[in-house]
Amino acid sequence: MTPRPVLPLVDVTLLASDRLEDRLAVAAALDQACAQTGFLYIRGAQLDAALFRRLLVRAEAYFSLDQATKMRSYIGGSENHSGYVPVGEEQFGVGTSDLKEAYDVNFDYLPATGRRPLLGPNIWPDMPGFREDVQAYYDHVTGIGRQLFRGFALALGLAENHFDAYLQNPPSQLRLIHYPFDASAEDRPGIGAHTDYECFTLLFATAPGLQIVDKNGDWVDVPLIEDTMIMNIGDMMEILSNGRYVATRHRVKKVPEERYSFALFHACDYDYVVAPAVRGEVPRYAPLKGGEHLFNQTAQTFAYLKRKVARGELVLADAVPLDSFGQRDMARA
Ligand SMILES: O=C(O)CCC(=O)C(=O)O
Ligand SMILES: [Fe+2]
Repeated sequence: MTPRPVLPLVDVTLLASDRLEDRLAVAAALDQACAQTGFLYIRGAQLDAALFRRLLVRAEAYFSLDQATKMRSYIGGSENHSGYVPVGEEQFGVGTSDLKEAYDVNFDYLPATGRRPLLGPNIWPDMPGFREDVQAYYDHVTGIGRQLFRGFALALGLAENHFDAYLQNPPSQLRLIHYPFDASAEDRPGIGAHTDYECFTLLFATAPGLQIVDKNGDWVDVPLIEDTMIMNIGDMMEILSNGRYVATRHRVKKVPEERYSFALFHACDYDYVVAPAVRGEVPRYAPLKGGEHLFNQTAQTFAYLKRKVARGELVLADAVPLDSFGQRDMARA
């Protein structure tokens, strides 16, 4: 029997070490794993399991509300693309919508100046405790993200603080996703095949279901490992690394049991221009404006934004097709 493909596992505890050589060792492990698969598990003393548990309780309570109540926080009514995403709102591919609902939380940007399409105040449901626990999780995981950005800087041969200046108000998004189980539902994907748009994603899920495309173009299951998060490379890190790390295509099929997943997509500041950062290499990617890329790709998959584009209320600048990154000639499903 062929052994099940297992993704690399990197312990990131020592990213918080005072000793540079410890941090360099984690960076080297991160580099190897990202160059190899673009998908890996991370574990570390930084991960606070209590925050995961609290988030799950809040998500379960929220998604069990009736539809009309959930729709009071509809994402289409927000200023910064935050709020409730009903089943069918998001579509990857023509004519297919995902069998999932979500609550999207963005960077909660309150100042009146400096707003951008994804940078503004969050909307929150009227549910005591939800905002506090979700924000605590967001702060916790974006904090781990900051350490990882430093790890990536070392891995790419840059100054360790290279990304710090571009992480002032990044529109990093946390998605609470609920995949309902419905045995009688048609066999449609929980989430269609895609790459993530940002630098990297940290994901925590309650059940298996995630699949990735391997180097041969085959879909393989990503099993869950206790006390780890799943991490993957997104479009922007593919560019930054000049293709050394590739944004791996992934999907969730129709789920065999109810499933929750929490994905935190780590971006740099909206106006940060993402370009290959590795010194001494000929750039293989054109630069793009990070926030604009994020918004453009979002506007190609969310129904409320597609309607705005169709009505001419929204004009996208320099949008690239959704499948511009990741393995180019592999199976699409
Ligand atoms: O639910 C999952 O495991 C994956 C979610 C995902 O890929 C996404 O939200 O981009
Ligand atoms: Fe994804």
